[in-house]
Amino acid sequence: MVHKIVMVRHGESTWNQENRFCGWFDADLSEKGVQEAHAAGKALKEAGYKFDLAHTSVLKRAQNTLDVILEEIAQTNIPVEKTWRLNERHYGALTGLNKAETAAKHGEEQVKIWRRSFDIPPPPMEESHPYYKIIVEDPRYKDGPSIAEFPMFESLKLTIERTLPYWNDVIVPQIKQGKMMLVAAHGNSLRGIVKHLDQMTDEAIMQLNLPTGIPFVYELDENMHPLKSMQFLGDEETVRKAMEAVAAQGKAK
Ligand SMILES: O=C(OP(=O)(O)O)[C@H](O)COP(=O)(O)O
Repeated sequence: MVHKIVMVRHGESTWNQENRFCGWFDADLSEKGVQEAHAAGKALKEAGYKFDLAHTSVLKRAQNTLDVILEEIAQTNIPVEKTWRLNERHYGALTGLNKAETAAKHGEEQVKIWRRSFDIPPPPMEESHPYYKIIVEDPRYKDGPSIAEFPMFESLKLTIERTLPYWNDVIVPQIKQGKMMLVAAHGNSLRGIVKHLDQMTDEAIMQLNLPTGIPFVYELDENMHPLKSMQFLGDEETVRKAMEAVAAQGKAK
């Protein structure tokens, strides 16, 4: 039996627009991001997708993208499960900084390592960081992560370690029950899932930049091995340019 799952990185956020490292900061969608979410919904509608349920993070840029998509496809009444395990990777001390300014200060190579290396994390978010309290004391985290597992920084490796239990224990059993689902999440939490599904090497995943607001489909066999990987619902040229633009965010101006 062939299973299908659709994933989407949220539409552009205000902090994507300002080219700032966002991580666990709860940025809104920009106007362009809302438009991207509408376009994603229209593409899914045109392709005839019907979902049984959806998963998203506890961050509003992912949730609002999902809401707009579900409105576009007139499926607002499906169950939506929200979890911090699908949150963006925690960008530590980099949270809030402009990527181009950070590249000018520390070098583009260092910024690429912070953004895309598999296991080198950004510097930790100290208690004195302007967004520390806003994130740590946010009531949305009262049921988890616990203080002990609350991240102060995450590499992609650490992100995968907290995302995969949700993938394996919640999403995979639902896929195997034949549920059709949509996952609306983030650039790096989704890169983690993609790395896992496609068994990409630590080097190969460095080159993958996910565009905002363009849904992609996986077809999986009963062992969750991809029969078709990452089929974007968008034309190739648009997707390629959007991926290149994400990669270029780390260049010094
Ligand atoms: O919060 C972020 O990701 P998101 O916009 O997918 O939630 C990051 O700032 C993305 O940055 P990156 O592409 O430099 O890893």
